Amino acid sequence: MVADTYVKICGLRTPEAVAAAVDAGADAVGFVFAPGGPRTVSATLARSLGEAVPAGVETVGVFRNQPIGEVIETARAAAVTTVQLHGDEPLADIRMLEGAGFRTLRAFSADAYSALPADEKAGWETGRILLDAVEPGAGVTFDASAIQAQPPRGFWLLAGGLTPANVGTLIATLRPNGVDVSSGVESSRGVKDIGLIRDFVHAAKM
Ligand SMILES: O=C(O)c1ccccc1N[C@@H]1O[C@H](COP(=O)(O)O)[C@@H](O)[C@H]1O
Repeated sequence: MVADTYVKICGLRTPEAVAAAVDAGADAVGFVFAPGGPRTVSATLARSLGEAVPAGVETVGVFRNQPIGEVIETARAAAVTTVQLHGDEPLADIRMLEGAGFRTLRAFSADAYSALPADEKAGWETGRILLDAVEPGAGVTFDASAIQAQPPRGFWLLAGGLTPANVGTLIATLRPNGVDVSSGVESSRGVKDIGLIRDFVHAAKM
């Protein structure tokens, strides 16, 4: 296993789930602001959930193809430390977010990332990236052979169909800096399971 794996638990909607993630040792908790999903929360709810999160743990707002002005306004209202862009957003949006004082994560489908020209990859790899399945938050794994052959050069997170049962093996095989999970710590879509959250963080940090 890889020591000090960064762990983000995403799609949190209750104080109990946030406390479980923090108590288990997660490095980040995620709140989904991309509209229309089972995990979508308001900035007001995220702000109140985030008040119980200690300073060393990142609070991440997740957005997908929303106008950058709206992203910044929502992230400020929610008082998150970090913005995750999970759509087709340009590098300029990452730069704007950095200028506004946020840490960032930019998500790609693993296939799309592997197909990027080297100079584009180099631009994204100056920041933190996240490699996921094509449909985010669906609990689906993907063929990671291209990533295994040519992993990103900077800090990167693995997501997509991770569970307490498979995360240890995937960390050992692909050696990401961290992992991000939503579906794999739920009892049903959008409903977090406290025991699975604990099991996932422990398995990822073993
Ligand atoms: O979880 C969502 O509903 C979501 C919606 C829009 C963009 C991203 C979303 N979640 C991200 O998906 C992965 C987790 O995937 P999985 O459910 O574990 O397979 C993670 O990066 C979330 O931030």
